[in-house]
Amino acid sequence: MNADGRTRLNQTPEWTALAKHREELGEVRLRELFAADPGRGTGYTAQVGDLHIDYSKHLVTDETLRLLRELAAATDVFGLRDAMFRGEKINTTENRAVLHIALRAARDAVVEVDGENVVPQVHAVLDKMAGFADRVRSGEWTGHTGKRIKNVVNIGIGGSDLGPAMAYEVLRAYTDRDLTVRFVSNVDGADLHEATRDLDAAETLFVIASKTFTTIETITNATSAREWLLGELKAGQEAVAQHFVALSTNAGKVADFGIDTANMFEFWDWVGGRYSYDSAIGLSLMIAIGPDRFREMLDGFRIVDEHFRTAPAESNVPLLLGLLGIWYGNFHDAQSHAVLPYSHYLSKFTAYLQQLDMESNGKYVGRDGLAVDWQTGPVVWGTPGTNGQHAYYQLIHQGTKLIPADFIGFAEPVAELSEGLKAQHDLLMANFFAQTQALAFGKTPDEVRAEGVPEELVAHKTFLGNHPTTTILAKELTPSVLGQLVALYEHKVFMQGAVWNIDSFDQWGVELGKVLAKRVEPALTEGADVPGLDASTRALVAKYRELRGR
Ligand SMILES: O=P(O)(O)OC[C@H]1O[C@H](O)[C@H](O)[C@@H](O)[C@@H]1O
Repeated sequence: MNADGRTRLNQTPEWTALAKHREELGEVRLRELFAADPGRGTGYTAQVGDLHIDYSKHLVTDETLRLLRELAAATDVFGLRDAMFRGEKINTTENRAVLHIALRAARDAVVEVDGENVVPQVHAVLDKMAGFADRVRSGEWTGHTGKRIKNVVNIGIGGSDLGPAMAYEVLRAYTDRDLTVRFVSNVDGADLHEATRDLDAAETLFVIASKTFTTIETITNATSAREWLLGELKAGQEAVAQHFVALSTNAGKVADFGIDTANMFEFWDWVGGRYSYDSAIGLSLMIAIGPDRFREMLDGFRIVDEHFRTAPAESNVPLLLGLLGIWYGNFHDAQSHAVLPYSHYLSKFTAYLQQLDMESNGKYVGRDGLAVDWQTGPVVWGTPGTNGQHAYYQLIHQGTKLIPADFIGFAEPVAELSEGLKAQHDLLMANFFAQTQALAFGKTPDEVRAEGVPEELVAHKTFLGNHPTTTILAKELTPSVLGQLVALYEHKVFMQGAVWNIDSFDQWGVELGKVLAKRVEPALTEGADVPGLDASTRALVAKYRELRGR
């Protein structure tokens, strides 16, 4: 029994039925599933917004999907979803509502927290961001010396970096190419150094992004950026206002730093860091792509929000993708999940999803405070697929691990490519389709022999296949499609956390390292005797000091 009185997840009849079904299916072969059902290639598909989803290459039958949906019903996934949309405080360990869906709500929508409609605040900030972005883009907003802003440097980390940095890459073809936009996150001084070394400070705007405005990496980099700027401009504190803006929930800390709170763009404690790039945290992105494109992106998010909120279980795509992950993680012992985009512009997409998924669902304690007895979130990994093919796909094809993967691709290359480069798109996508085919169906020993391969190499050249993949295909990579993709994964992560009975919206696991770093620092700088250092760390600190000649 859970502490909240519910039956333990892995003792529910729905879980037991799935475990039994898994046993009965045994080593079900995709070749057999396709042979038995000629309609599978078109039948096991779904559509949400512009996203065509093919889940035919999964180790599932209609019965598997039915049983998985029963698990979702038994764990009341839709009940928790509705509580989220109603603004209830479902982030129980922090006693907060979870309302990233309000960030993209229509202007006339009503989403209440503690009886107050938050949508007008959301749109007030969006309008303020749009006004500011337009002034920077038009050259009306100038630096301290009167020069036009040509460079935007976003300083933030985690959710205050990964989202806007990812989306900037994704939407590069929609950006103002006369602006240089960079993202600094690492407290390694090399990051800020490389981002600023060729910039004219007089033309540079720093966007300091931090929900709490206490994150040590961000505040350290922001302080160094301020020193650099004032040094370069040979100016005093009065130069800060034209070159620094803040994105935060913490007005007090922003003012303490010396940024005019008139130049602060606000968001709220009901927005989690990893769910925040469609809030004020997206300001650098908005400056790069313009307010209209940013709003198109929000429209895309909203399409999938509405789908998740209203579609029945049978056709609810985030629910389906989440259930497939549960099928492999909990009933096939898969440890990881690969996300493999066939788009250069999505090069940072998987890194973004790592925080979204792993910081949300990397938990072993349930919402009821008890340790779970079942696997929770997977290791999420991957890079653009074409490059991966020449690196780690060997292990996916012929290794000993089951790695379910999402393949994301687009029918059209981006419009601004030359005709010659556009012609390469079919080759890119031929790889995309070929890989999921090879992963699913492999190559039998007889097929290998038929190619005249010598007997001693037949085993080596045999592909067992049966590697499950989801294909996500859209016409083109637009701001709206990006919003749709991100919302799809947000809600997938949500539904999995709901089934596993964990709080997907806190992140206590990152705290210990932060506290220890603060304690260790004086040992490095001053050789202070830090009590409680273990023998290994103490010896490493001594070695570090020796290497630094201290
Ligand atoms: O935006 P900030 O308050 O600076 O937080 C930045 C990041 O740091 C924290 O350590 C959390 O793990 C992340 O969830 C968060 O996105």
